[in-house]
Amino acid sequence: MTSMASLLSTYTTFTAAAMLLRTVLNEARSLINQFIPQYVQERIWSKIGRIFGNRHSSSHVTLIMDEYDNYITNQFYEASEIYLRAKVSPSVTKLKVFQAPDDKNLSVTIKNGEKFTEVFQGIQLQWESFCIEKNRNEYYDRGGEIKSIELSFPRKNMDKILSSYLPYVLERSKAIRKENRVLKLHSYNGSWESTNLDHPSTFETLAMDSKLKEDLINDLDRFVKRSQFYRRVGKAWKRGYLLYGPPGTGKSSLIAAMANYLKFDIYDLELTSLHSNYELRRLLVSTKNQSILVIEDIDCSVALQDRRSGGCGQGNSQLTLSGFLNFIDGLWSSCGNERIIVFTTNHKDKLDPALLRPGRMDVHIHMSYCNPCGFKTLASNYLDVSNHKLFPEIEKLLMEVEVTPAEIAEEFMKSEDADVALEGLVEFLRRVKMVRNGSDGREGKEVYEHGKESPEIVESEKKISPEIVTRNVLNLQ
Ligand SMILES: Nc1ncnc2c1ncn2[C@@H]1O[C@H](COP(=O)(O)OP(=O)(O)OP(=O)(O)O)[C@@H](O)[C@H]1O
Ligand SMILES: [Mg+2]
Repeated sequence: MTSMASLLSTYTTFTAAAMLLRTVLNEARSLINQFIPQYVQERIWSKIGRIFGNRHSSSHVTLIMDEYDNYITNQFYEASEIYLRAKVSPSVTKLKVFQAPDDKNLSVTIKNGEKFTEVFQGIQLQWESFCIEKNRNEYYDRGGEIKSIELSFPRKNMDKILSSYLPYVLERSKAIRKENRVLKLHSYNGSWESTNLDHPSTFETLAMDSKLKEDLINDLDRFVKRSQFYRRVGKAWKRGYLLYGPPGTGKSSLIAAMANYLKFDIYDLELTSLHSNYELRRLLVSTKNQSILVIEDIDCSVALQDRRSGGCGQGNSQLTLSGFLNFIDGLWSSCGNERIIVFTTNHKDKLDPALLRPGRMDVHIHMSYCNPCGFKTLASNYLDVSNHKLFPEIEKLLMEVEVTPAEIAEEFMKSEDADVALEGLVEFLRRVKMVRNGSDGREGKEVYEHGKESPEIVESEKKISPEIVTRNVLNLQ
């Protein structure tokens, strides 16, 4: 009969042998990884797996995701890496922590050689990351590291992994990437120049009619979800917004809020800096998906309008309104996805009808003077008050005079003390009301600055912009 001691010693010998074998296998693996192409490796491992019954056995399948394949980035490697970054399981003992200079968030991911297990719909899965140091002039001449990630699971679950799990990993990684994305502001100056978009405006901080805000958010949500819809109906996946209203009502702030909400980059384009349709085509084609193309003060793109009406006669190379509009409707929009284009103007009535015709801009948003609802948003943001004894009076005054959110914000900046700031605002509103009531004889005229240097008075059925009126009053003093 076998004694306990001999059983133990047999077991110990067996364990030591198994450990030795594992070490040899690991060494062999690292050598193989260095010198043998991936597809050959797979065959070797499947053979070894069959012999030793490890996770490479025929009952399991391992999917190998290399970072590059012939210098082409493997998007699934990237997706898996991002997915794993968000995963920390009890089975992991070492984690890698990283924070890029621009990044707000820490990234924590499994370290090279670590395994991560998870269960998906009852299927046990194992992820493992590898990184092999390479010297230049070896098999690959890239030098540096070769990274890959492997995913192993029971062979019988192959269909489910391919049809459900991998798409799930892709979806998750897309969402994570979006959450952590550092937004860029690209400005055109012969070529696109980028800086980080660090604009604090969000839909929460934006003073805007609450129903309009809600409708706009729903519109954006619907837009980003509808890739299949756009494909089905044969429409380019893009959406155009025209924001119009007096200066200081939050048009630019709204664009920043949209970008922050969607996590889209902004491309800020000054049309007057362009010289030809060709240049326009080139710069538009070089913009990325999931972005907002912004053209501010479209009515001030005088050059564009002059050229259109004046017919400068330099053929297709000249930048024309029709060239521009063709781009919006045509080539550019069909080769990109998830594009938003925003025009802003202070004077909707001055826009070329071609820009306004139905179907050109999908949504027209009027950014208007501050109403009581917008005022409350600003009071809450700037002063952290949601109610105050002066609120009724201020709300009443706001129904009588037109002031921009920018002006109210400016008043609120004057004091951190809510009482003082709100009293200051009451004073300001009374002053504007007095001026509006005709003491300077300008009632019924709209006074706008068109361009910064040449103030211009435009007869219009609209009311006086109090911002300018106030400035005039101050100037007179
Ligand atoms: N609706 C708003 N909600 C919150 N803040 C606002 C709003 N409108 C204006 N502001 C404040 O006023 C400043 C100027 O506003 P903004 O640049 O967005 O106005 P605009 O409509 O783009 O003006 P312009 O027509 O001159 O370009 C903003 O930085 C912000 O502080
Ligand atoms: Mg603006």
